[in-house]
Amino acid sequence: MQELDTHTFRLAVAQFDEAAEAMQLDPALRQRLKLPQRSLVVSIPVRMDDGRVEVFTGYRVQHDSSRGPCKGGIRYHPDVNLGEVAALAMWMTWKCALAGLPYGGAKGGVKVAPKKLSSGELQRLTRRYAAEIYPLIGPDKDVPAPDVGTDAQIMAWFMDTYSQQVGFAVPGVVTGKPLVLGGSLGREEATGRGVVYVTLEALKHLNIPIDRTTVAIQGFGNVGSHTALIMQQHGAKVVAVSDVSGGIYNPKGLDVAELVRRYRIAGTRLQDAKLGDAITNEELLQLDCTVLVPAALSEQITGKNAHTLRCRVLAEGANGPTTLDADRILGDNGVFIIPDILANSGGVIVSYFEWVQDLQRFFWSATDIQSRLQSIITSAFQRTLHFATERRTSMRMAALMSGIQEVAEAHSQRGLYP
Ligand SMILES: NC(=O)C1=CN([C@@H]2O[C@H](COP(=O)(O)OP(=O)(O)OC[C@H]3O[C@@H](n4cnc5c(N)ncnc54)[C@H](O)[C@@H]3O)[C@@H](O)[C@H]2O)C=CC1
Ligand SMILES: O=C(O)CCC(=O)C(=O)O
Repeated sequence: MQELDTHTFRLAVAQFDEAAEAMQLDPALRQRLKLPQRSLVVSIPVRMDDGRVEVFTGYRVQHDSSRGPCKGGIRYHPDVNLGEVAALAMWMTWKCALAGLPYGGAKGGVKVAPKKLSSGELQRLTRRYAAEIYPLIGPDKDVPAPDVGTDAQIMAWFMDTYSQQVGFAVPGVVTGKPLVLGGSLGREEATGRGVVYVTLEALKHLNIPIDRTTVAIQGFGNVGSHTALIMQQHGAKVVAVSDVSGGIYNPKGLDVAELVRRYRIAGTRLQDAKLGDAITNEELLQLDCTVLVPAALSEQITGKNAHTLRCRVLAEGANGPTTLDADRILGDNGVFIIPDILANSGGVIVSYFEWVQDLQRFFWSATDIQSRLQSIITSAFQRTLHFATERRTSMRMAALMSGIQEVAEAHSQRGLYP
């Protein structure tokens, strides 16, 4: 399929191929899992505030549903395309399987710059997108959630549109909703919290004390800002953060809570917050630090810049931030990689908790959620580390092979190719 042939999709397939080859995966299953199970492309006409109608393109891709309903976020970004959404959907399949969640993988997206739209335009766009992908979604079929450029408000509009179609409130159709609509305590910060839990495990494994740990974070949205806050709460020193327009650096440690107040709440630019010196995103990646957390877009660490990284641990908050040639360079340089499908799985793990709570109409405490998240993600980390050590492979290949093995087993038990 030519439309799928983008660099992000090629990265996801190349990772899959390397893992499938090492596992000697059944050739028919290998062919099947290289492509999505279903892809829907939709046109989204939106009445803009100036009276014009603009037509946006949206996608929902389901990569594999052998283990349960599909699950995965919705991205609003001007570079969204079918190949990227398909790659993200494939990574969701392995991520859910690795964490042992009863889900398949999916992802959605709309090619749009959300910050350029008014709140009314964003609501109309979201409602029309939800209506167009309605045939694919539902609590037993496919359950979206937030990703880049989307948030709890967008999930609320999405849930409302779906509920209007069926005639009653269906909280379980999306996760990452506001609490009042059946959202879960702890979902907002779950991905960042999960990044911190697996990083703590990696530091323990490497014998690095948390109070001697410095952290640099690329991306200061949902994942990046919560990772920064929770890292600091655990005693690490966060020395640099960035967003699309650049970053700030303070070797003594940033006051993250104050930064969040000025940046996320008051809307001050990072560089204008006066809490550190301005640096570029490229400089941030090259900082001498214990832990580097890419928490923005994919393919930020490539064959071109991997040799300049000076971190000891790379904790991938973003999906697909590292290319395969970069992986090899980082491996040779002794960087311990916590791969995306493990490092950022805290989001979908707490989304799973939200869905379960919605289906049961019974809600859990924040303490329950944190301890269950920590238990699931820590055990996934330890299993991956054990697999990597035993099979003498990288953490990325260990995570992929474990996830793919679960999916292969589901296909085999279901007898999908009689
Ligand atoms: N939100 C979630 O629960 C989950 C998100 N992820 C992944 O984490 C990453 C970030 O997602 P969110 O924080 O939700 O998105 P977000 O939209 O809240 O934040 C994205 C951040 O990245 C920054 N950014 C964008 N382009 C950049 C660039 N070229 N260089 C540096 N910074 C850049 C933006 O300015 C913003 O600070 C994505 O890769 C996403 O797929 C993964 C698992 C769950
Ligand atoms: O919370 C979810 O269901 C999915 C989050 C997501 O899109 C991701 O893990 O990349």
